[in-house]
Amino acid sequence: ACGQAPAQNSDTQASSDSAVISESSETEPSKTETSTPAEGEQTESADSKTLVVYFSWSGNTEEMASYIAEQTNGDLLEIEPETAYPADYNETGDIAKVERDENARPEIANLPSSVDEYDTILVGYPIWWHTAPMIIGTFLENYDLSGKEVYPFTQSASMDTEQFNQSIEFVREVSKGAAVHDGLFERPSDTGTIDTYLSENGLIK
Ligand SMILES: Cc1cc2nc3c(=O)[nH]c(=O)nc-3n(C[C@H](O)[C@H](O)[C@H](O)COP(=O)(O)O)c2cc1C
Repeated sequence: ACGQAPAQNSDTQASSDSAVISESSETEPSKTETSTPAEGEQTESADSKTLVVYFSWSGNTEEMASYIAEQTNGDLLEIEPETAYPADYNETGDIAKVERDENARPEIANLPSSVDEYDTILVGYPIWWHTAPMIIGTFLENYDLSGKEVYPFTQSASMDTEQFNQSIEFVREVSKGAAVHDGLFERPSDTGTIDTYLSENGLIK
């Protein structure tokens, strides 16, 4: 049952009124840091590796992802769209709305050939049009995620819980075989809550 545009469609959002981009930085060419695992140690089950993969248009999810990657000692990967979204908010809004309505899967420029080495995947995104950006579907659907633990994290302008829940449903639909855990919905600056979430889920290294 690969979805449909989300059931609840109050399309009054983004482009015009609300949906304020919170203050933070412009998208800067992002650092895709990769932490190097300690050499030697790669006994099959011993080291469970963590991937922190995210998409961010205006930098808020990026801030959260960087923090989470530090705390979890995870490898950090930014999803880069094949076709970059415009710098203009309304233009991006229009494109994103069509993508959501069509349940599109926008192409990714830097899709890893495999995520086999990771047991745990934290996936971060902003809420776009009441759900996750469709490019998150492109990433997650590209792999067989059997046996993997997926932890979504997100934030938005409104911090509306229904939109968050809808995004989690989307992540569940596109994560084939994975256990998708309850996600984290928090502002990037609230590191206390982020820490609590990570430690409650045994993700802090
Ligand atoms: C295309 C687009 C659609 C958005 N739709 C929503 C929305 O439905 N609900 C909401 O609360 N915020 C919405 N926002 C605001 C973003 O969720 C918010 O600015 C978020 O902090 C952006 O994260 P980022 O900096 O990682 O891109 C939207 C923003 C954009 C660009």
